[in-house]
Amino acid sequence: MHIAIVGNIGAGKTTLAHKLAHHFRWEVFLEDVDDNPYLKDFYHDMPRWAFHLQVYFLNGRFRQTQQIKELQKAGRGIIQDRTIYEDAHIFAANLHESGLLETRDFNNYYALFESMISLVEPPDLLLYLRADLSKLINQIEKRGRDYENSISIEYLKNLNEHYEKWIAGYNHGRHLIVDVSELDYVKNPEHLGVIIDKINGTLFGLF
Ligand SMILES: Nc1ncnc2c1ncn2[C@@H]1O[C@H](COP(=O)(O)OP(=O)(O)O)[C@@H](O)[C@H]1O
Ligand SMILES: Nc1ncnc2c1ncn2[C@H]1C[C@H](O)[C@@H](COP(=O)(O)O)O1
Repeated sequence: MHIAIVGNIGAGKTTLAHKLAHHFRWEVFLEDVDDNPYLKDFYHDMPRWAFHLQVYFLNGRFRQTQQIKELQKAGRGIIQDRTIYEDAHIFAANLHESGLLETRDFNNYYALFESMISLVEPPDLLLYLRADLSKLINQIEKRGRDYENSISIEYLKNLNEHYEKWIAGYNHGRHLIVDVSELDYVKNPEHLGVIIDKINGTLFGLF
């Protein structure tokens, strides 16, 4: 079983991934953020580093999908924090549309993505954490990564719009949308229970 958690920056993916992995006793696959050699520079100068960052994320995410495939073959359960789909359909697409990633670079990147995607198996369940802008801003501040101070409301808003468009057309399998704007599964175990019930209902026909 493979559940992938998707959602905007600060939506609560990593926090939920840990909680679900603990609950189901499954393996958790996180993003490479702290060791990412481009992320800090990208936030200082997006046009300069957008292409480098996208190729870095794409490669990391692709390698992760191959590791997940192997673990699944071995019968292990997996919770994945963010997917390769989001890199291309949300982040790269948004950078291109915002004029921060040149068309020739986007086309080059997208051709690479298309070559890879045929080897990627979609998750058994894709869980989209929808969050309003105030929730995202609040949680990005709470997390306190200094280089994320420069993230603008406009950037988050554009990403949210891309997420909504993308999830409406998602056709790779089962998916669930959970609005986490009013949920606090850090402090409130009942809120976590609501999400777990929805997952059990969708995956195992329980509840
Ligand atoms: N539903 C929630 N309610 C309250 N705080 C949350 C919630 N989800 C995450 N947080 C907090 O918000 C911050 C960002 O969460 P994180 O899981 O890192 O988001 P993401 O991985 O989506 O970027 C963390 O400090 C986390 O403890
Ligand atoms: N593909 C990406 N392009 C640009 N930025 C990205 C991409 N994937 C992740 N990020 C950024 C957003 C955050 O600053 C960090 C970690 O993501 P998070 O949603 O906080 O887990 O990386």
